[in-house]
Amino acid sequence: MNILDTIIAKKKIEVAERKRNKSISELENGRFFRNETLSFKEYLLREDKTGIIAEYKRKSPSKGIINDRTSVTEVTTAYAKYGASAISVLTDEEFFGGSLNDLLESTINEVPLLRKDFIIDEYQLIESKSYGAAVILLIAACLTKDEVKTLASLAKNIGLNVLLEIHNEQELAHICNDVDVVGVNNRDLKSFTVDINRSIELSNQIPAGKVKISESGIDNAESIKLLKEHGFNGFLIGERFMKEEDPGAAFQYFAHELGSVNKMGV
Ligand SMILES: O=P(O)(O)OC[C@@H](O)[C@@H](O)c1c[nH]c2ccccc12
Repeated sequence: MNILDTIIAKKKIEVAERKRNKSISELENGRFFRNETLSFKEYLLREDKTGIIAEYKRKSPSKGIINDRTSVTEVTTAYAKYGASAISVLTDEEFFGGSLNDLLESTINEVPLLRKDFIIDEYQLIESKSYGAAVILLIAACLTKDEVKTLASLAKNIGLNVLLEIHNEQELAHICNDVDVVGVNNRDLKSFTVDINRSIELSNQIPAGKVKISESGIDNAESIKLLKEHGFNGFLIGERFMKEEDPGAAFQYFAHELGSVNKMGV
């Protein structure tokens, strides 16, 4: 069993337990369930933002503990303040040290919130909306084409934006109408190898009309410049900021550097 199989096996048990603890109607009465959602696409394309989807991630199966000493509110507030186009919050507890409470605490920010988890069940969509997410992630590597279609359609019905993550050519077939944004994960979730060229290789094969983002292993402004040249509008970055003592300050510095690199190109 690879790590992705292990996570999914565990997730099935977790979702069954959550269903027992909180009913769908309780979730539908949640604070954010009927709120209007910010448009992920629109925020990614905004000129006054950096294009960065800044991630709050305490630990991961590939890196172990990255940073478990920060406040989610402080870090995400700095991300939003210094130009993040969106904020990604890991909510998986066991493997990434996150929680739905982290998502709730991030809702003070006026940017789309991505609930980063392993979604396998409709229940998790309702939960995401109820806890303030604007965007949910569907990972092609752990869902069939039909599952992506069904989950994406249900997500859109309750006003969520859909990000579909792919990693290879075969997974391009999972892209469907209800997917708003396609993300290429540069990290292989089964082996943990990271290669930014993954994004570049797949970029032309993603249907026109879908906003493209590149995910994982991005740690410098030059890579972002290169990815932009290949048509990417968003850049999902976690570890580069979280590994620093003050991830918010690291983001601020990075955004500043990105501004200089962009100007040099003109
Ligand atoms: O920390 P990095 O290398 O900058 O990567 C961030 C993000 O792309 C990564 O956390 C991620 C991408 N897809 C995922 C799916 C599940 C969990 C985590 C992820």
